[in-house]
Amino acid sequence: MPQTVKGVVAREKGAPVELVDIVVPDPGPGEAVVTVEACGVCHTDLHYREGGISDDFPFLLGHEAAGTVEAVGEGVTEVAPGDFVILNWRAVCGQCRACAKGKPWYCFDTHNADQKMTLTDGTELSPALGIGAFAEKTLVAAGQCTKVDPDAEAAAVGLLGCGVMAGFGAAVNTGQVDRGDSVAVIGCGGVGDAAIAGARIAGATTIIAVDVDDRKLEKARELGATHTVNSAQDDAVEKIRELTGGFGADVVIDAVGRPETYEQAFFARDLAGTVVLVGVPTPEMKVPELPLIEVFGRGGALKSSWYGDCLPSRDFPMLVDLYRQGRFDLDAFVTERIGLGDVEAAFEKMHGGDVLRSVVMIEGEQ
Ligand SMILES: NC(=O)c1ccc[n+]([C@@H]2O[C@H](COP(=O)([O-])OP(=O)(O)OC[C@H]3O[C@@H](n4cnc5c(N)ncnc54)[C@H](O)[C@@H]3O)[C@@H](O)[C@H]2O)c1
Ligand SMILES: [Zn+2]
Ligand SMILES: [Zn+2]
Repeated sequence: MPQTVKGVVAREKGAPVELVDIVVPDPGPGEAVVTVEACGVCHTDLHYREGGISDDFPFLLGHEAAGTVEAVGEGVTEVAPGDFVILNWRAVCGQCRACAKGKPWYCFDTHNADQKMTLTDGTELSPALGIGAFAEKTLVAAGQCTKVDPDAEAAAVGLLGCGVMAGFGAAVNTGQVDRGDSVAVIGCGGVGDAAIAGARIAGATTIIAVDVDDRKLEKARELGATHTVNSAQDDAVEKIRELTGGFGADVVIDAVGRPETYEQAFFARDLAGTVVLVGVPTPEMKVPELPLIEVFGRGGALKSSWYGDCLPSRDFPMLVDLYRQGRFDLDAFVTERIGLGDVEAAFEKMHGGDVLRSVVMIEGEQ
């Protein structure tokens, strides 16, 4: 029987989100219905509501979530009812050119649930990033669920489903930060701070946090930054060079995604160093005019990182273990716990830089 539950919907571009009744179908073949326990509020949800990602309104928002599998459809082997899971953006196919090359995070044939969740009048909903978890229950492809330790705190580990994984993976998977490396991270929001934590866990000894907001720099220290630079006051490139013996950092991560931060990252890296772009630029932004001789002369690598080059089945349980062992302070990312009715207020706080993450705790009649 399809179930009617509460969900947070963006009906039209720029309009405040609404908490409404939505209809969640029974899981079909390859699908799972998940009872959501916690879901972080990410910048991308705000992008959706502003029409910056697609025009497929109405959207069911929310995509950094953990919960319990309630029911699975025919042929599902990945998870079973009762499993505690973290949701990821897309199930990979395992067969395409990228999957065959051992890089499934670039899979060409990812999928989400085939059936649609709807409003009570039958209007189909577009779930944010294929998830839609600001809701008491959601329908996903079973391959989007990764089973993890059920004792882990849902509010914290749900964050692994997007921003924290993206930042951690940008440092560890894409940037390949190594023991003794120097690392600079430009932009210390949820993504940048996770990159800082990743760099620390990978053994970097100099970790420079760069931001324009002192509150963010303070928080970055808690997560492992050894030095901070306020780039509204000081020249970030000069400071990073100064702090790395005049050379620049082995790995520089741009977690803002603007031409000026990319340029800083480019010039702040050491010879043979790596630049990782993880902040998402807008379509009209251009690469700054970087002298080609510098690209050649500095060697190294200019990379971008999508979802932290993660493989959820490998990375989510590993990160939950690090969290449970007290080696990765995921709780530090949770600024506040809120209800399903508070998402709009959380967007405002995010905009003002007041929170790292607000996390919606879902209590419904479960
Ligand atoms: N690549 C991916 O897979 C992926 C996944 C999730 C998010 N993202 C992107 O990562 C970026 C960061 O996301 P977030 O959730 O951490 O955002 P956020 O808003 O929480 O943090 C951004 C931080 O950058 C700082 N900042 C802004 N302009 C700056 C500048 N010129 N120089 C230095 N610091 C500056 C802000 O003060 C803030 O602390 C966004 O572009 C987001 O879309 C990418
Ligand atoms: Zn594939
Ligand atoms: Zn996100």
